[in-house]
Amino acid sequence: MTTSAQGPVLVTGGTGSFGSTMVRRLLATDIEEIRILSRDEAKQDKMRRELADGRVKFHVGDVRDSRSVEDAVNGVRHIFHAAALKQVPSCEFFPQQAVLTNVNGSDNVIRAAERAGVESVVCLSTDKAVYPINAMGISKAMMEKVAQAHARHRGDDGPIVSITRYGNVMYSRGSVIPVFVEQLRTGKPLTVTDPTMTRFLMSLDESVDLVEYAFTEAKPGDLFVRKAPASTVKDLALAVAALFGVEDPEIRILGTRHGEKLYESLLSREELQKADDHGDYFRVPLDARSLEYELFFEEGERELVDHDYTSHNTERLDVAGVKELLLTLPPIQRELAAAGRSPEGAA
Ligand SMILES: O=c1ccn([C@@H]2O[C@H](COP(=O)(O)OP(=O)(O)O[C@H]3O[C@H](CO)[C@@H](O)[C@H](O)[C@H]3O)[C@@H](O)[C@H]2O)c(=O)[nH]1
Repeated sequence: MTTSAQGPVLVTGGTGSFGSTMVRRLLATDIEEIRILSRDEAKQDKMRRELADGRVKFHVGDVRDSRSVEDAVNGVRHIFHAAALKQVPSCEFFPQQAVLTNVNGSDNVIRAAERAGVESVVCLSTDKAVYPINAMGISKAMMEKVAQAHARHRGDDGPIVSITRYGNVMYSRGSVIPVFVEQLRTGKPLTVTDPTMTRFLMSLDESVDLVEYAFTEAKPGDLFVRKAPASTVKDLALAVAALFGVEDPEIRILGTRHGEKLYESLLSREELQKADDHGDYFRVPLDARSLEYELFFEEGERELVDHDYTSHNTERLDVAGVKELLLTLPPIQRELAAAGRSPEGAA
């Protein structure tokens, strides 16, 4: 991470799963100050005690409230904007709340960054923003549009505003893997929505890597995704069960929940068409044209792309592959140790 030499950094939503991992990584450098803007004073207090590091300054506030954003932004050089409403079902029931936090809140953060002369803002988005069908994804898609519009208007004069999109973070709070682990621990059947549903699988560290990559590589308005493998939910359930020594688990089929898709897309085919392949990452440059389309034409031709980049067509892991991946995750290693299973035995 090269942030260290470059002055104070703000992480919005800094007490969440991503935010706190990012903060810990930044603290491992010689960074001078990290500010956290978040709503939950109890989470801040817990984190303050855990970190016990005077370089971290906590701001209680809300991205919806532009004054609290301005106070937190004043004097920082870089922003990682992770604050969001991200639960699919709750946003389905309260979509207006998703608009206030994910769309208006992001606009507040970027505007404050522009006014305060901040150098870069990395905005975190999700695969659910691609061809969105649920309120969470729609609000994140709008956040992306707001970020790109700011980048287009300000060009090289404003902060470098960029976007990262990632898929499911394995073992994140409230996600399916901890649910399966708890069901196995208590001897309950595993609840599977649709056995054929697929999801990209990414670790928390890989999501932080992606954001760091955007931070170091972005030009205004760029969008980055990290390539990732995927599995079906059924194989994920079987892999978690096998790790805990259950070879033929009882599975209860729940059916698709509110706003869920059969598969997720990290890039639409239109984005894939103009994406640059950076090895582990794709970069999609901003469409910086104005509305005077006749002023623009492309020289040379790119190969026509006829597919999206989805959890159905990316590298597919089978049960053995998912098990191997899960074994690399520290929370799974801890769960196995607590259950008295060695990683070798579980594999
Ligand atoms: O009891 C359950 C719960 C979930 N699932 C399935 O497991 C997969 C993953 O579900 P979950 O871990 O709840 O993640 P998603 O609903 O895909 O959404 C998560 O991943 C997004 C990124 O794609 C984040 O933005 C969201 O906050 C986060 O909830 C999905 O196919 C679900 O249908 C089950 O089979 N059984």
